[in-house]
This record gives sequence, structure tokens and C-alpha cells, in this order.
Amino acid sequence: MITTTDLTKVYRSRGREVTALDGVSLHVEPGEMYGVIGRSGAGKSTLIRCVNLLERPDSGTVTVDGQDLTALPGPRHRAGRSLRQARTGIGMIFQHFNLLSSRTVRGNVELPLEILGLTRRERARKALELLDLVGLADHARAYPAQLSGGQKQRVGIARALAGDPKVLLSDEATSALDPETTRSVLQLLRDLNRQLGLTVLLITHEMDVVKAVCDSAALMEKGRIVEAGVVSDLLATPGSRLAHELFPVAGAVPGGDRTVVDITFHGDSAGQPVISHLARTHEVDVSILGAAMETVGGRQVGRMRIELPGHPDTNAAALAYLRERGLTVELPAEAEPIDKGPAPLDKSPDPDELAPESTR
Ligand SMILES: Nc1ncnc2c1ncn2[C@@H]1O[C@H](COP(=O)(O)OP(=O)(O)OP(=O)(O)O)[C@@H](O)[C@H]1O
Repeated sequence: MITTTDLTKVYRSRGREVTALDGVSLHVEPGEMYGVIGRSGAGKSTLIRCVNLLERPDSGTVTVDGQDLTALPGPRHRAGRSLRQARTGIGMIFQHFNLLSSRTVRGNVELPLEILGLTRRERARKALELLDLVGLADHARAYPAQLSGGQKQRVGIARALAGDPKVLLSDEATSALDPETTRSVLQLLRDLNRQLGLTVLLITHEMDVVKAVCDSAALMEKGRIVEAGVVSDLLATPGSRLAHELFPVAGAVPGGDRTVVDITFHGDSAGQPVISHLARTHEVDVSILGAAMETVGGRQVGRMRIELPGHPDTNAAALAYLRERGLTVELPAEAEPIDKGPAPLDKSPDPDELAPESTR
């Protein structure tokens, strides 16, 4: 549904060059919820803004629903008619909601419908239908200032759905919300994804967001995608940094001549008595250092950190046994942590974002 191929974007200001995108290729399947995660300054916003050409990449292509948007003409700062038309199929929601304070909730949702040329009656009907979809039908006459953050984002979502888009782009849509409100907004996005078959591309710096709703995920660093895939496949990939962050295993790694192993159970392997069988068949004492079950990407996954006496070389047969049982087996040192250190953000507010995209 969304494919970017080798996108590059370099910002130049005051004699300084910043490479925000450095050859980004991404593929989002129809109906998928896809999360792009990375630290501040990694290039996530630039990427998502290139997908609807709010930002024009220096090179590379963006295809949405089979249409190459980068091939559509448009002067540097304004979209041409064909690009504007294509954008009606792409909704976008923002971290700070970008609602017009002078308009009521219904007025905000009606704004893109006005641009689309609907009559007053059609606009009112559609806006109320959308507000009902996001659970805000009874707040139609309220003004944004009278709403909570979560309610404002629901209005933003209703507005983004006005053009019946197939794709929704979410630019840190829950970053300004408390954890409980975040959960309910994410659940709404997941429901819309399922109900409407909406493809959702979201960017976030929060691993919990990816964990809660994403089918697939990509990790971005310094303008590049360094890892990407279906979340359940990543969890089964030894050494995956995303898997390590999505579902860390607790339990201190003791020193000495010991083999510490992180095991991931998914699918059928979750129901098998693998550990007791291992202890019996290999006559080995297994200590459990930590264990947890979680729902990741909508699927139950178990992780466990165990310890066996002796060096890994002497436990080769036991490790092979675990792998044969379909478990993902990692020695903890294999996974490198994701760099979450602070990064300076040198970004001025973009006036384009102060009004919904469809008003331009
Ligand atoms: N309009 C701009 N002019 C100059 N530099 C920019 C501009 N927009 C972004 N950048 C720079 O490009 C790099 C990538 O920024 P971007 O906003 O895409 O990252 P991000 O991962 O979304 O970070 P954050 O989550 O903090 O927004 C950063 O170094 C940023 O300072």
C-alpha cells in the first residue's frame, strides 16, 4: 500500500547540511499497522512527511496505493491538483492535534469536507457520522479548548478520515497524551484499522506503542532503516534489536562458568513442557532467572531467561535441543541495545502543520 524506494532528504540552512533521510526503503502492506521507531532526530517525521509529499524528497520514490506520488507535478511549495487529489486518500494526524480553535468540533471535521465540495447537509451528515465513529457524537458543538487531549486527538482522527482515506499517517499522535489516554487512542486506531481496512503508518519514539498495536515495525537511526520486519518474525530472530527492546527479559546475568540463555516461546512452542523435558533428557539443572508472558502485535509471546551450569560450549546439545523445539534461543550478549540517548533537535515549527493538509 505504501512503498518508499531509496528516499533521501538533506536540509540545508545557514551553510549547514543535515541528512535527514539517507536511502530509506520501506514497504507497508495493505491493512497493516506499521510503526517506525527511533530516537529524536532519526528522521521519522521527515519520512512520514515525505509519504504524503508534505516534504518533497531530494531523490527516491513514494508510491501509495499504486500511484507514484513523486511523479506528480507540483511547484516547490504548493501541491499541484493531481497531488492534492491523491492526498485525499491519505489522512494524517499530528502530535499537537492541529485543530482550529475558532471552530467547533463539528466545524473542524467539516473543514476538509468543505474543500471536497460537499453541500452543507452532506457535510453535517458525514461529520456526525465520523464523530460517532470516534465516540464523540455528543461533543459536536464543543470547542477544542473544552476537550481533553484524548478527545482532541479523536477529533483529529475524525477529520483525517473525512476523505475516506485508505491510508492514515500518524506523526507521534499519542506523544502528548497520558498512558491511559494513549491506550484508548491506540485502541481506536486499531479498531479503525480492522473495521475500515485502513493502512496505518505511525511514527513514534515509544516502544510500547509498537508493542500495543503494530503488525510490523522498522527501527530508524541517522536517516536509515537499520532493521525492519513483521513483529512476530522479529521476535523469532536471534540478535534482533527491536525484539530485544519490544520484550526485554528480566533477570541479572551472573558471572562465572555458566550459560545464560534467553528463550522466546511463540506459536505452538508456548504450550510445550520444554524446560522440564530439557532438564530430564539432558540431565541438566535449569535455573529460571526471569520469565514473562506478553501480548505483542496482538499475539501471545513468552520469554524466559534461564541458566545452565557450565560454559556454552559444554551446553551445545541442550541449546540445539531448544532450537529444535522451535524456540528462539539467544545468548544475552548477542543483542545490542537501541541507542536512546538524547539528541539535539534543531527544528522550527512548520506553518504547514497549523491547518489540515486538505486546506492547502
Ligand atoms: N526543516 C528543517 N530544517 C533543517 N533541519 C531539519 C528540518 N527538519 C528536520 N531537520 C533535521 O533533520 C533531522 C531529522 O529530523 P526529524 O524531525 O525527521 O527526526 P525525528 O526522528 O522525527 O525526530 P523527533 O522525534 O524529535 O521529531 C534532524 O537532525 C533535524 O534537526
